[in-house]
Amino acid sequence: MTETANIAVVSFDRFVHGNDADKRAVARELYDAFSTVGWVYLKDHGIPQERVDEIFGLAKTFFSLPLQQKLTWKLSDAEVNQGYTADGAEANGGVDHKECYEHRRFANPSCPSRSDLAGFKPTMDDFYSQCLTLGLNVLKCLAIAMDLGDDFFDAITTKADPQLRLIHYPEIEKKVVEQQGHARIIPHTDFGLCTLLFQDSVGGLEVDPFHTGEFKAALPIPGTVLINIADLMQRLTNDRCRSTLHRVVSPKAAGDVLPARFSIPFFIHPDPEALIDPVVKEKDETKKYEAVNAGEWRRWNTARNYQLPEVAVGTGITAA
Ligand SMILES: O=C(O)CCC(=O)C(=O)O
Ligand SMILES: [Fe+2]
Repeated sequence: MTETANIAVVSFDRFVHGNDADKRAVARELYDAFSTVGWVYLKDHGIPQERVDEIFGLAKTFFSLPLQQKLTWKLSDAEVNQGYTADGAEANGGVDHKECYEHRRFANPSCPSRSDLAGFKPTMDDFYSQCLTLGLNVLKCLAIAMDLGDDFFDAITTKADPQLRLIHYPEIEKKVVEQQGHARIIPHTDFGLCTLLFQDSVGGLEVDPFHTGEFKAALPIPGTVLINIADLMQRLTNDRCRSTLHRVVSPKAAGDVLPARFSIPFFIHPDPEALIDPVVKEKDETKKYEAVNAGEWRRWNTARNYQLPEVAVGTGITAA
């Protein structure tokens, strides 16, 4: 039996409704989690469960459309990074068994129209803004906890265009997903600032906080959203906050077939022109990373994940 990861459950209520001291206390709890395991379960986060359930329902409806129709919304440009990705098309050193749809803030050229799927776009847009508000508040917590000035992240997120992703891991035989090099999603770190992650009740998400190969289960906890630090935040905080490996594998359930699983990550990225330069706070502290341009970083990592042509061009950035 896979051990359960030691991830704190933090209530966000005191941040949203509390006074300055309450806000500081929540910020501290988040920082403690982000600087150790790199993950936290947030409850009382302000996005109603009915809304989250509605988005899971929408994902189910979208992915049950015929493949040929879903391919009319195919994601094909790393710069736009929006639309549908079929099972097997996103891989980075292994084989994932999943299909995805990405939704963005400003432009969604590859999105089902009202006649394709009534209510899809407005509901996704609305959920997107709720996730953005929550995500920016989480960034504010980090700014507070690290004494960067409460508005530190505001300056680099004025045009932030995160990626709201719907993921469907189809029902699959365990022996397929348990082959060497295969997973529902292979071990990786996320590459933006941080990620909000809603998961259904199926399970299978595992994290490896110390990159020792000892993956531990991040079990679904109803009513919470998981938040994890991603590579750009690790760079920006000069390794104070930790971007940790995670994957989705077979949950230890009985039977030969894994049930379908759905999850909804929201990947937060800074403005494309932002320069992400490590913050040093101690007298003799040295920067562990070179400054990188956030837009180039995102394009390069996206192209690499999808093996799109942009990767051939390269940017000189090496992966964290
Ligand atoms: O499905 C999950 O629980 C994790 C998804 C994930 O890690 C990702 O899309 O980067
Ligand atoms: Fe991830």
